[in-house]
Amino acid sequence: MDEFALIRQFFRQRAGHGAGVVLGPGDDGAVLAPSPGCELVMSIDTLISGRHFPEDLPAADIGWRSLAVNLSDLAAMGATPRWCLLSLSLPDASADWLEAFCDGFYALAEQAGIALVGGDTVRGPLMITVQVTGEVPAGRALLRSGARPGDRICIAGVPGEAAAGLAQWQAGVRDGLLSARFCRPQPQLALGQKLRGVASACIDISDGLLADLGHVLDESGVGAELLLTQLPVSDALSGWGSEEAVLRAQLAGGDDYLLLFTLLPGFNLPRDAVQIGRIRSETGLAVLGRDGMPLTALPAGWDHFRTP
Ligand SMILES: Nc1ncnc2c1ncn2[C@@H]1O[C@H](COP(=O)(O)OP(=O)(O)OP(=O)(O)O)[C@@H](O)[C@H]1O
Ligand SMILES: Cc1ncc(C[n+]2csc(CCOP(=O)(O)O)c2C)c(N)n1
Ligand SMILES: [Mg+2]
Repeated sequence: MDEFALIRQFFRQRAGHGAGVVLGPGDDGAVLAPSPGCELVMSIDTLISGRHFPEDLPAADIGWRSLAVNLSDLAAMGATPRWCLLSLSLPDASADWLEAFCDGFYALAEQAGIALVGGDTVRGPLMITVQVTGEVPAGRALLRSGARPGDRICIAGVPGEAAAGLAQWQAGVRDGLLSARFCRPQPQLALGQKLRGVASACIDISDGLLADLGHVLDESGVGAELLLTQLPVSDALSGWGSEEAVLRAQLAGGDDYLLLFTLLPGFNLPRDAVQIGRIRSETGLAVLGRDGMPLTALPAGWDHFRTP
């Protein structure tokens, strides 16, 4: 299949429809009509085979994941997904691989109501970049910088399950809840939109709970106290590894794509959310163990350029 047949078959016929799409794939650029009274939220993420997902991950999961991690950034901003661009670097033009990739990608795109409006396709090592655009009512985006002393720190979901799922995958266990958490992250879009005007700050967990909470604290100029006893855990996660491995996955595993947010005073916790700590004015992050004493060594999150 040549480059233009590939684009026609997989990306022109199936893409491009949706609200505000004046012109989709096929020209030098897409033409889009933003909704009146809204601001645009844009984000981009690259996924590299072997670095962001195992080389033997099925193409349908790669398609889902590439969009999911991007939608999660829109969720963290409280945005409604609208349009996306897809840049694909492929080692070869396998119709079977592309069919499966598109199944995963378009399944989530339909679920989230986002239209693919353009992209780029080149030959090279397997690498996928997705750029997403969403909308928020003007001035209502959720930021990392709004956390204030006394705010409750909350999460809805079990951090660590995705990292445990990846470890299981790499050990050859490829079914079950943990593996699904890694292969098919569910961006918390509805929660993000519900948090507008309710959360003082929000971020999605990609690098690890502590690392991403650290970004909120830095941007807000505050500190925090986390209570280990309040951290959500599931039977699947606690049955997966030693207590130490589970704790490391919960605090620093990454790949969770769960929203971590701080609640404004006076608001109830959203359904399914739990409080795991509190913002304080004293800078730094204290993680209190079962005995109420701060842990002395905290695991670091994902860093592409950390030197060992
Ligand atoms: N090359 C770059 N040029 C401009 N801005 C960048 C660049 N790389 C990162 N940034 C910005 O730095 C901030 C943090 O980027 P990062 O990729 O760590 O995002 P994240 O949401 O924390 O994590 P994830 O990529 O997993 O979603 C974002 O606002 C991003 O737009
Ligand atoms: C094969 C494989 N090995 C390790 C990991 C873990 N990992 C890679 S990048 C990243 C942070 C988010 O990426 P970014 O900051 O680029 O958005 C994490 C937690 C993985 N997902 N797949
Ligand atoms: Mg993010």
